[in-house]
Amino acid sequence: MRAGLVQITSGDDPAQNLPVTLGLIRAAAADGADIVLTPEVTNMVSTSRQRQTALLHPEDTDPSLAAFRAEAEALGIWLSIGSLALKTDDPDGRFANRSFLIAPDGTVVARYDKIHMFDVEISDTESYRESAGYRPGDRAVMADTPLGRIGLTICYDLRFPHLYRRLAQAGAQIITVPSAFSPVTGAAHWETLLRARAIETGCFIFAAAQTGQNTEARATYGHSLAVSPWGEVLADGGTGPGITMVDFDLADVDRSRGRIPALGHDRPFEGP
Ligand SMILES: O=C(O)CNC(=O)[C@H](CS)NC(=O)CCC(=O)C(=O)O
Repeated sequence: MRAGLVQITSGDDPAQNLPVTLGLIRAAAADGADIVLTPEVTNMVSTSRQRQTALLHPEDTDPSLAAFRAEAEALGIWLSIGSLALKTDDPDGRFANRSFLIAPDGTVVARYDKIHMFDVEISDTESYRESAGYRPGDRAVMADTPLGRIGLTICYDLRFPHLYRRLAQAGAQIITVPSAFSPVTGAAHWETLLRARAIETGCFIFAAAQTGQNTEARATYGHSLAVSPWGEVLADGGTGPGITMVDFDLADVDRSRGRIPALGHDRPFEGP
């Protein structure tokens, strides 16, 4: 099985981001990908609520989602659209940060709203308040596909290991972590956290990432990563835009869990 990770620098104009993303999806398909994965907020990276309100759509009329569904069907591949920013019926006007798994016939087989919101102050000059603009989800999602059972997560979710354990114990063999990581925390934590989640769960981890200077106010870390269930980095997308291909064998999931069966060794305990 072959996966293609799409690494892009989405800006604040969805109409410009779409053709760039489609071009890389086609390149990965031409290179034999069975599944192509894109980063968090593939359609639009923006820090302006006003601009998002002007340019974003609800799921049922979103032109990016329609184009990705048509492209999956035209190419006959699986598509993991890491996430799209979408309008919702939220009374406070917050958007959804929603991941989609699209089958080769163009149908959406799974959708997941990011649960954990990135509300942090990294330094005096760098802070994020994702929950002001986005409405968090409240359910974990896994999909059974011919490529394996795929658990869906997004970016900051990566720091909540119980979500990953739950997905793995529910049968996930692959977990997606589409991201738009900050450059500072990316350098400090990205690879370590992804490898830890892979080792803890015995799952393949596929993490397509935003990279570079997305807008004047926002930059991202890049380094799209594919990690084996044993914790090896199989592929690293570096810092430029492009595709990173990785071949994987689902049998490695059982091989890894056979060597370290920790996933089945949970025990109840008390305190603190
Ligand atoms: O803002 C948007 O449009 C979409 N959301 C994001 O890009 C989010 C919130 S700012 N980014 C992250 O979760 C990065 C997490 C991270 O960097 C870490 O955990 O260290």
